[in-house]
Amino acid sequence: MGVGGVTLAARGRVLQRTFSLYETHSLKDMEHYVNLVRNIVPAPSAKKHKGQDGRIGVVGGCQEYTGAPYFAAISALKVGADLVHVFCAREAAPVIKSYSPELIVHPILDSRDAAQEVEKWLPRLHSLVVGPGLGRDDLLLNSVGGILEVSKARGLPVVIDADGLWLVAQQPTLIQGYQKAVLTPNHIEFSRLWEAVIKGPMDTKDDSGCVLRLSQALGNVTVVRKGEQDLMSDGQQVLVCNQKGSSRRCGGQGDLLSGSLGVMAHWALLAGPERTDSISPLLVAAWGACTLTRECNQQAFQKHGRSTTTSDMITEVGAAFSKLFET
Ligand SMILES: NC(=O)C1=CN([C@@H]2O[C@H](COP(=O)(O)OP(=O)(O)OC[C@H]3O[C@@H](n4cnc5c(N)ncnc54)[C@H](O)[C@@H]3O)[C@@H](O)[C@H]2O)[C@@H](O)CC1
Ligand SMILES: Nc1ncnc2c1ncn2[C@@H]1O[C@H](COP(=O)(O)OP(=O)(O)OP(=O)(O)O)[C@@H](O)[C@H]1O
Ligand SMILES: [Mg+2]
Repeated sequence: MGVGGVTLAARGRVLQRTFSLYETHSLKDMEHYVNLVRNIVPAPSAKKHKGQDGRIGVVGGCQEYTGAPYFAAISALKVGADLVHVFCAREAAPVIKSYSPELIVHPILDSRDAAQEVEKWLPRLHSLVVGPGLGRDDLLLNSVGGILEVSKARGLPVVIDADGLWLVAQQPTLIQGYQKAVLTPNHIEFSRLWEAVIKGPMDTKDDSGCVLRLSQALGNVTVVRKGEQDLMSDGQQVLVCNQKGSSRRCGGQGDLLSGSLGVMAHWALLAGPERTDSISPLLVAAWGACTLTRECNQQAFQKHGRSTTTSDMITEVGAAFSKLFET
């Protein structure tokens, strides 16, 4: 059983508490977090107009990777966003469009003025998911650096995943201190960020403490460390998600998570801290997206076993969301 050191900031004092990770995930905690997620989900209403429940942008998609931005974008829609835009490289656009008529696809990421092109759309967007299937071409990464700068200037929430994390590991200053950013590293991506930011050895016996420390070093940027259990921190608290998933680890599950988080981050910030008890809204959103992704994985695995793919998981989003979060 792993043991994690977790710091809680309370009334200006910082308290150090050490406990078993599994203890943090008692049924009572879980019920509490589920209720907090329910609190941020917008209520259905006949009075709403298109776009009100979320207009999300996904920045990613290049010659090699067209699946990842599609998975992220369609997941955001299926969780409940009204409109999703994908900003991708020219060659990726017809492919992504052909997967889905519901996505709005802009083939602009490899143009010279990509950051300005995306900036034109930012006033219409509620959050950005940056990185799924972006690739590591310098021209694209440079443009994405510019997109992050203009997004920060507008105070837009940004979920950064995959090759967006590669960029952040090269230039941590891009998101340093930006508290509307959420990073969603897998095992390797977390190590890369750790090397870039902490530059020292990682305590492999204290996964929870490492997430907390990385978040603090980045200036309280929310970090979601994916793995056998997902650990997430805003530099003050660490939440654990060990919702049952399955043993199936097909590629693309992280894209479902980042796309879902894109819309839930918007909902959480809109709801505000008074709806999420003493927990930061972005942590509640992160816990919700992790729980949903793992529930989709479990449901899909029950039907498809070892042939489960991310597309099968996406088919489960509606049922999984209702089971977990609909009142
Ligand atoms: N269908 C698609 O288009 C997909 C594209 N993808 C994209 O592929 C690009 C590269 O993503 P990668 O995730 O491969 O990143 P990296 O190229 O940094 O590779 C990470 C490597 O770490 C390995 N890894 C992951 N978890 C591990 C663990 N717990 N222990 C040991 N090794 C572990 C993975 O097998 C992977 O090869 C990104 O743009 C990503 O979005 C992926 O999202 C998967 C689906
Ligand atoms: N060992 C595991 N057991 C259960 N769930 C896991 C395990 N590893 C990862 N997951 C879940 O799978 C989801 C994606 O995490 P993963 O580490 O596969 O991301 P990724 O490598 O970025 O995926 P992608 O292939 O989309 O890039 C997360 O919700 C995480 O909770
Ligand atoms: Mg990934």
